[in-house]
Amino acid sequence: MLKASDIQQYYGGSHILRGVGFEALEGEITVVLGRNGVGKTTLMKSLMGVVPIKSGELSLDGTAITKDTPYERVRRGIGYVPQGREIFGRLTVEDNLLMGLAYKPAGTRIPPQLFELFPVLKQMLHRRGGDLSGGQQQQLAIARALAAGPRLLILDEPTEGIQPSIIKDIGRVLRLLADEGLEIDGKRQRMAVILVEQYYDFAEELADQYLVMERGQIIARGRGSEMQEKGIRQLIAV
Ligand SMILES: Nc1ncnc2c1ncn2[C@@H]1O[C@H](COP(=O)(O)OP(=O)(O)OP(=O)(O)O)[C@@H](O)[C@H]1O
Repeated sequence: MLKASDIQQYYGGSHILRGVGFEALEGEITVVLGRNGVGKTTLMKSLMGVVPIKSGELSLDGTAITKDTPYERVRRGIGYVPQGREIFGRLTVEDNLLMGLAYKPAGTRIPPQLFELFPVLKQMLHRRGGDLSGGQQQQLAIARALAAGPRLLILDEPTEGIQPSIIKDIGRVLRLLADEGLEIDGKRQRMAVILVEQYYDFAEELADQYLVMERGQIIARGRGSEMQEKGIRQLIAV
């Protein structure tokens, strides 16, 4: 699905990503772990094109997207849930969701399954985004990214500051998206999910594949089922 090869990224003179390469597959959750400041968010912004990469290659289903703008990447089927959610606090829940459909033809409907996955959004449809709790806002940010029916969903620390019951709900939704996909106009396609996560237990539970970053590089990788025996919890412990 998404392939990144030898990604190099700088902020001014600081070399932030140093030759990052990996592949995220359809039907799988790829978890990106690492301590604060190792470059996880920068990598996600680079995948989205929010910060253009200095060198390296990115492709989606074999098509190069390295030079695409963020908008073009969304059109190609990448959904992005940024760190800190970034919902529109003064817009209603419904308008936030419609923002996720901005590039679709006028009249495109919000996929009804989103309200099954996140029932609270239906109850709060006409409330302002800013009136929602942090956990509800996170669900809104995920639903907004899903509204256009992406094939790849990127989430940057969705559990940050969220209560445990909502974390569980989000975990269930991510598993379902990878295993079955979201139904849009009667069709489904399993998704690739890339999840940046500091909450180790949540990461281990969901990971099909894991990547551990340190100082802008991937220093460990493997199958999610092997995280325990490989001592990944200890590797990322502060
Ligand atoms: N806009 C920026 N300009 C300059 N340096 C930056 C910028 N954003 C991040 N950095 C630096 O780049 C490095 C990587 O930051 P990044 O946010 O990607 O790490 P992270 O692993 O996502 O950390 P966290 O878990 O705290 O979000 C850090 O040293 C950070 O201080």
